[in-house]
Amino acid sequence: MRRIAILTSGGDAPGMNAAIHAAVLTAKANGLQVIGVYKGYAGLIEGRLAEIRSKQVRGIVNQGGTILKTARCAAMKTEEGQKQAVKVLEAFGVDGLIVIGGDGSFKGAQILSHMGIPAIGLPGTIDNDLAYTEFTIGFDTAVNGVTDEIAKIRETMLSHERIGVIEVMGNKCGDIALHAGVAGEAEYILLPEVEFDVDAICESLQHRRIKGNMTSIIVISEGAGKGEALSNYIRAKTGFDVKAIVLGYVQRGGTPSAFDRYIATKMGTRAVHLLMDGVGGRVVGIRQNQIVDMDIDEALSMENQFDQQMYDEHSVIYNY
Ligand SMILES: Nc1ncnc2c1ncn2[C@@H]1O[C@H](COP(=O)(O)OP(=O)(O)OP(=O)(O)O)[C@@H](O)[C@H]1O
Ligand SMILES: O=P(O)(O)OC[C@H]1O[C@](O)(CO)[C@@H](O)[C@@H]1O
Ligand SMILES: [Mg+2]
Repeated sequence: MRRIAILTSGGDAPGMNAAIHAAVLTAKANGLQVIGVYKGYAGLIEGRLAEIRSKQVRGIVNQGGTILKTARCAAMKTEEGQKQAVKVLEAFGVDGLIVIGGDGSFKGAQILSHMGIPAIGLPGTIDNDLAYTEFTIGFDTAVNGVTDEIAKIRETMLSHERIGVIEVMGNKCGDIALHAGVAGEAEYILLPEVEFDVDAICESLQHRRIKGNMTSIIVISEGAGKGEALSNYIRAKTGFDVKAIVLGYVQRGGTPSAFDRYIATKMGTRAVHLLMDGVGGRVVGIRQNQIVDMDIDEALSMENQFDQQMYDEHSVIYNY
């Protein structure tokens, strides 16, 4: 192993830079050359590769986003694009590749591994939708950000006696909604993992009003439906003043939490050690507070679990 490459792919996630920082400096400390691939698989296919120098990664641990840029790249899903990606890696003499991204990015890494490129996946996504790891890099920061936004929105909703419907990200995974909803004392949390009855929620809102609770916060995960549509339905059914808020990209940007920086650093270091040991086709994660690595095929075949117990306990407390 002489030369490794690193890319970030899919939605950016706070902490990606900390993973890049750790991987680059660990590789350099062990005498490896490091190539940065700019703009994910799109940049890989187009040959946007350049050596990363240590000074480029100093001071980036506290920065959100990714210094390597990122992309969603349709060409990587085609055989032609995948062959071109391998060609570029071979032309640049890359002996191992670190892919920092989410479930989609990992599928690209899996294919490259099967095509003979030793690839290691690091879970960089705010969605927390990878089953093999308890936490993905960026999730903690996103949850903290959403929790803060819920508190701000509650203040104005309370002042106006309104119902706030807050739509959050997560793709098909409700983890951001569940964690931030619980932390932010949202009265209702709607997730793609659990069916819900909107009419029952309207009744429950009416009941809360009778008891004097004029304001409620509903957190809805994007995978469970659109905040605007839900808001319109509740307004029409109850006559209450309901406002929809789509939090959007504020959830992806921002200073990474210390937790995200810490796990990203440990994961970035593990990725380099795996490649130095001649190991590819694996993903790195965290389970029971330990950094673990696992076969990429096995990891991607696992079904994502969600915290049903927490959801049930929350719905009992708030009675919906
Ligand atoms: N089946 C696949 N085969 C090859 N490459 C894929 C596949 N699925 C996704 N990719 C590549 O990975 C990129 C990122 O995937 P995706 O858009 O799903 O984001 P992600 O990595 O899951 O991150 P996030 O969900 O946090 O935005 C895709 O644009 C594509 O280039
Ligand atoms: O608009 P974009 O950049 O494609 O990203 C949207 C998607 O990416 C994610 O934010 C994850 O990065 C999902 O939660 C969301 O569905
Ligand atoms: Mg994804």
